[in-house]
Amino acid sequence: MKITNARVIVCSPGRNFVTLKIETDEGLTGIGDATLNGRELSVVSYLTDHVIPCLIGRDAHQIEDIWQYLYKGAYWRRGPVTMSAIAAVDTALWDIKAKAANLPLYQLLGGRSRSGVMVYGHANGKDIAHTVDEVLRYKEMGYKAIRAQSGVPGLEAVYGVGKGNMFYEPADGNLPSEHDWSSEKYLLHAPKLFDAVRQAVGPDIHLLHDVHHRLTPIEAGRLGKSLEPFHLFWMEDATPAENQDAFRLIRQHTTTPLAVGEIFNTIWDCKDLIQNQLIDYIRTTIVHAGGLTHLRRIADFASLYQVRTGCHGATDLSPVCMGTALHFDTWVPNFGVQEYMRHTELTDEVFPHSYSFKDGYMHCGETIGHGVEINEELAAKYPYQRAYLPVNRLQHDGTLVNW
Ligand SMILES: O=C(O)C(=O)C[C@H](O)[C@H](O)CO
Ligand SMILES: [Mg+2]
Repeated sequence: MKITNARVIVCSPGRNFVTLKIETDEGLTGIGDATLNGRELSVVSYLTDHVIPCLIGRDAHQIEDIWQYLYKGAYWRRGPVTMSAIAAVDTALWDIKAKAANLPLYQLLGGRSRSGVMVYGHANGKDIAHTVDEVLRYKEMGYKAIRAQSGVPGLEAVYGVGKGNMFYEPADGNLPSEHDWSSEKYLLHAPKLFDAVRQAVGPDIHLLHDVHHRLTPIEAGRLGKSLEPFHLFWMEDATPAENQDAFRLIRQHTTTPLAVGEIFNTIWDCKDLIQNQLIDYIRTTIVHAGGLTHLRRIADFASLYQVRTGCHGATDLSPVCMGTALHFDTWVPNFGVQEYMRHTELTDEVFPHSYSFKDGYMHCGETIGHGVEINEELAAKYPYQRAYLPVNRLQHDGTLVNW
């Protein structure tokens, strides 16, 4: 089955999405997500100018060889732009292979390992009381795992605090907006938040929290220790992970489980973290970590060390990524949890899909392929709009720090 054509579709039904569509001489088509939030057009160019010309005429069934060709053949390896482009090709080819086999994608991976995929939702509040209300609302909706984030007294804008109720969307502005930060204020506030949330929600709900790369290792150790009484499912991105060894210091101070990896692109970014058992959950997902082919490799490696998966699932990952991740989650033996931020109704209309949510679990559906399509006519009505993620500055002197 030969690849005859491939093209990139960019649309912005409320936020930007980049989608690759691959066509074959047998009439089968597949799509893959290539969205890199705030840097979307770089992946569009990488695909259009450099990858697509190499795809035409290749056998669509040779997924592994095409992956190696794009990874090793470029000479310049790794990085979010390269790996998102490879992921889009890989996802579209798995979609095509599953369609050719007339099977839902998870069947090609080895079949079902669980009846449903436990997901965590986002409870965001402007203060503790508001966050507690939101956590209870998510519990009411059936969620078994809930991430709690709240505004911090004395800070103007904090990661995770939504503008609307269901849809947190940090990317905005024609230029990056600026947030302010104080680790001292945050470290005093976070234990109070989880004390209130745990008391309100009871012992059975899994609670999660995202630190969003903001603390030093020793501060992260302090936070993890102070959250131990509230037995979190995980503390995410407690410190930036370029220096993988930094997590050793956190581990020495706390038994709060650690999750990291949404900004990782390859197994090399998490190899030391995994083999030294410095983390408990690996958050890489389809679009930013080289597609299903590479994610599977990371998950298999992680399984040797009892590290479980917890795929990134923010709204900047398109429904194509979410649908494919749910097939992966349905199969992967060392599954932990899947993040699930709902897309808007308009996004769901542009990307009709077979996955669904019920009682805290997601189901990838039995549609052949990965089960997500794109309505190109509707997508064309929402052209690209430049948007940026915010930047973050220390409140007391304006020093630029991690957002
Ligand atoms: O969902 C999460 O855990 C995030 O940290 C979301 C990120 O801020 C978002 O994907 C950035 O594009
Ligand atoms: Mg995160």
